[in-house]
Amino acid sequence: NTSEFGLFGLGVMGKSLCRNLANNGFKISMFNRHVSGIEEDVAKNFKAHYPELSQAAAFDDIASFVNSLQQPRKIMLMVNAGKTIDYVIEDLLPHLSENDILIDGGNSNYKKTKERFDYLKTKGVQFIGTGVSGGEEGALKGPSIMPSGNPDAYQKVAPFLETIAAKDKNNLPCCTYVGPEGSGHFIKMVHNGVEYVEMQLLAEVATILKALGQNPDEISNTLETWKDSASSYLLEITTAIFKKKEGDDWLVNKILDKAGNKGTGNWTTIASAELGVPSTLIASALFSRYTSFYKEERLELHTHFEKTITSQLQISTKDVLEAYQFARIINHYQGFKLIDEASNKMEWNLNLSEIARIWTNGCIIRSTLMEELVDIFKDTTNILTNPQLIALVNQYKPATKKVVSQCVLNDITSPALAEAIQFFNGITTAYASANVIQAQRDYFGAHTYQRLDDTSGKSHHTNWN
Ligand SMILES: O=C(O)[C@H](O)[C@@H](O)[C@H](O)[C@H](O)COP(=O)(O)O
Repeated sequence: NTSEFGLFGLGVMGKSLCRNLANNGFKISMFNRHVSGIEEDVAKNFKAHYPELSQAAAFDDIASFVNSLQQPRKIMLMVNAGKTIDYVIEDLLPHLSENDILIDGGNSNYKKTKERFDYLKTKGVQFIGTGVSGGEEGALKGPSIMPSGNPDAYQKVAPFLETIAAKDKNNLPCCTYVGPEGSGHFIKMVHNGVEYVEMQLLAEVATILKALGQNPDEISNTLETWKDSASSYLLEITTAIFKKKEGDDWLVNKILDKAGNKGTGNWTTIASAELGVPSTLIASALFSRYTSFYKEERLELHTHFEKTITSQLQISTKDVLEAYQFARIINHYQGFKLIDEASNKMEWNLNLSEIARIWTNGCIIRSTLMEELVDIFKDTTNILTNPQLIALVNQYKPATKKVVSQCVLNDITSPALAEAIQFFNGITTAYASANVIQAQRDYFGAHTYQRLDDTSGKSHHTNWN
């Protein structure tokens, strides 16, 4: 047993992580199940395909895979989230020893991670649930890694995870011990929620630029000019996407407008509702994907309800940039608010600045805004109290209102941009309309209300009839 680290599951991410580990000089063992006619000799063929894997050991038998590892064994599971993890854990358990460490690097639900952590503890096995972000390329060249669980167990796997992780601007690993239980998977889930919104905002921006008469090349050129003030990985790939041609036509024009999802945006919205946190942009982005799925119904309803022919949108591309920037700040405000609230409610004591730091490189939502948030979170947990961002939000707000109202007037769908200004108006309103809700609840259900002129906080009830 000479291997230092084991990688279980050679899908897209698993393969990239193996090559990354090997490129960093680690002696690894790789395992992929054997399914006749479907998955045969996957590990062996993969090993043969890449020179950097010449020292790696390849297995499709669990016992020999486990026995090839130095103890305490460190095994990273890169299999589909869900029941598969539990089956794999049950397959591995008979071969594991006290203090061996299993790392779940998939997009698992944070509640399940806590259950597995507690279950494996009864078996003397350490469980680390970790978010891994960056896709196929990120996993190969350096992902952002978000591990949680037992801090001592983390110390044993840190040399591997921190070495293969992306590096921030100070050359520190974009990998840190996030906190207890499923906190690593929780922040990865929220990362994906923020990702959904960033993607939705860019899709809405492209729709507006199209309504301004720009073809995909011109949209790409416009986005290209934004990289100085709004640089991000998603802006970069969207700029490239609008350039991509297939024959004379642009590929993006050939893609069916039905957005898929694998569940993390859904979980983030559920967690927000459960924790009482208004992640309205994440919910909006998720529901925009769901709405897109009603393609047939949209085609039919489109025939019943004509759209206003966009004549002259009274906005400039600079207005669109400012509205995009405004909404991005609100998106990050909501994402980190959810993490902060979860940390308080579940006593995880999460470090928002450190989380922003490991998201400055390797992950899908890496951006210059994220780099600024690293310092901003050193002083506050609420980015809308930061003078620099307050100034930017006030600067961008007029253009945002103009863009959103012009979209409404011209029947251009921009739910995330609209939700950004609606939420902002709500969270910055000192005296909101919720007093009416309280009166209605007390009227029909005697649910009581508190009074502005009674600072005791006592509940009051009125016989409204
Ligand atoms: O951080 C990442 O590397 C990505 O977020 C990754 O986790 C995956 O691509 C998403 O899960 C896609 O999510 P949807 O399929 O829900 O869009």
